[in-house]
Amino acid sequence: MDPSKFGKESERYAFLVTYYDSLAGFDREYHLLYYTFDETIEMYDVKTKRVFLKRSKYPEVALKDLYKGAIVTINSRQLKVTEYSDDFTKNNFGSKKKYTLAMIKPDGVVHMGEIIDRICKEGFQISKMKMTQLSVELAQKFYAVHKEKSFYNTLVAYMTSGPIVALELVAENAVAKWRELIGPTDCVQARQVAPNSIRALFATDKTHNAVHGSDSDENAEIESKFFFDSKGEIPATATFENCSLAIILPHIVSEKAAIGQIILDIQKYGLDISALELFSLGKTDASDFLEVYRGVTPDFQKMVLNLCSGPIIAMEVTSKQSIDVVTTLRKVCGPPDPELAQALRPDTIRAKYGVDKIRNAIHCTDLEDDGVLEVEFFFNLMQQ
Ligand SMILES: Nc1ncnc2c1ncn2[C@@H]1O[C@H](COP(=O)(O)OP(=O)(O)OP(=O)(O)O)[C@@H](O)[C@H]1O
Repeated sequence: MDPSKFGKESERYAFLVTYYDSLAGFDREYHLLYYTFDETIEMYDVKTKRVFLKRSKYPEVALKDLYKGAIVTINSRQLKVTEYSDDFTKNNFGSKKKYTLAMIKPDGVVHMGEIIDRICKEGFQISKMKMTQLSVELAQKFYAVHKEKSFYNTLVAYMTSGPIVALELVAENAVAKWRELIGPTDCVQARQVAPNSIRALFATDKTHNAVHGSDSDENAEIESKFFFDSKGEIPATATFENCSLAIILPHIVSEKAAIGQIILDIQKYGLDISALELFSLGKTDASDFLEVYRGVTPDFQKMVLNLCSGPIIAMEVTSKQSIDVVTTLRKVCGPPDPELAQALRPDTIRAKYGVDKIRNAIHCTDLEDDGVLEVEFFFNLMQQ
C-alpha cells in the first residue's frame, strides 16, 4: 500500500456532473464522489437519490481528470463536471483548475497547427473548441468594451475578415498562464519582452495580433458562454464541397500531445481545415456515425466504444488545389493498422501517433462519395 495514503481513508471529493440523455431530451444530474484512499468512484442520481454507480474502481478516470468544465466518460456516458458540490472539494480543488477563453484570430488561423501545438505542450487541456466566422454584429458584441476607442471599426473589420477558432482552455491559473503565453497586445513590445510568446512569433501589428485571451475569470465565463452556450448563434464554417472528414480520436485529445502536430501534418500536403469542432459523442451518435462499418468489420463495437470514450476533434478537410481530397487525406493518415503503417509508411499520422487498430489516432473518410455525408453528420446534423 502507498504509505502516503495512510490516514486519508475518509478523504473524498464531491462533484456535480450532468449527462445529456438524448433519448429523454434533457440533462440528468448526478453526484460523483471520488475516494482518494482506494481511488474508487461512486455516483448518485440527484433527483431520485438512488445509487447510479456502486462504489468501484474506475481506472480510466483519475482525480486529475475531475475539475469544473471537464468531460469524463463513465460507462460510455459523457459526463460534464458542472460544480464542486461541497466546501472541502471547492477549497482543496476548485481554486486550482480554472479555464480561460482563447481565440485564434483570423490572421492566426494559418498558424493554427503551431498555436495548438504550443497550447498542448504548455499543458492546457482543450475542453471546448470551434471554428466559426464572426458576423459584424457578433464581433461588435464581443468587443463592445472598446466601442468608444479609435481602433474599434478596424478591430471589427479585422475580426470578421476570416474564420476564427474559439477555445476553452483548462489549467491551473488558466487566465494568467494563457496571457503570459500570448504576450503583450502590441507585437513590437512582445518581440522585445517575450520573444517566444505567440504574439511575438505570429502577430503583424497592434491590431493583427493572432490570438485573444480573457483578462479575468469573470470575463472567461462570459466569453466562454458567448461561444459555447449560444443556442445556435455561432455557425460552423463547413463548405460541404470537395471535402473529407478527419476525426482526431479520444486517446490523442486526452493525452494532448499530438493535436497540433496532426493538424500540421494535414496542412503540409496542400489540404486545408475549413471547419473544426470538439465533440463528445454518446454511444448512439457514435454508432450512427459508424453505421456503414457495421457487418463490414468485426471491430465495429470496439470502434463505437472508442469513438465515444472521450472528446474528439472533427474537421472538414478541403483544398484550394485541384486534388482529390479524400484520397490525399487517406495517404496522409496512412494504413489503418499503426504497426503496418510504421513498416510501410513511417511518416504518416497513424504510424507516428497510433496505438493499435482501434486507437489509430485519426479517422478519415474512406470513399470519395462519403466525404460530404460524413462532414454533414458533424457540421449539419450535430449542430441542430
Ligand atoms: N492601440 C491599438 N491600435 C489598434 N488595435 C488595437 C489597439 N489596442 C488594442 N487593439 C486591438 O484590440 C484588441 C483588444 O484590445 P485589448 O486592449 O483588450 O487587448 P488584449 O486584451 O491584449 O487583446 P484581446 O482582448 O484580443 O486578448 C487587441 O487584441 C488588438 O487586436
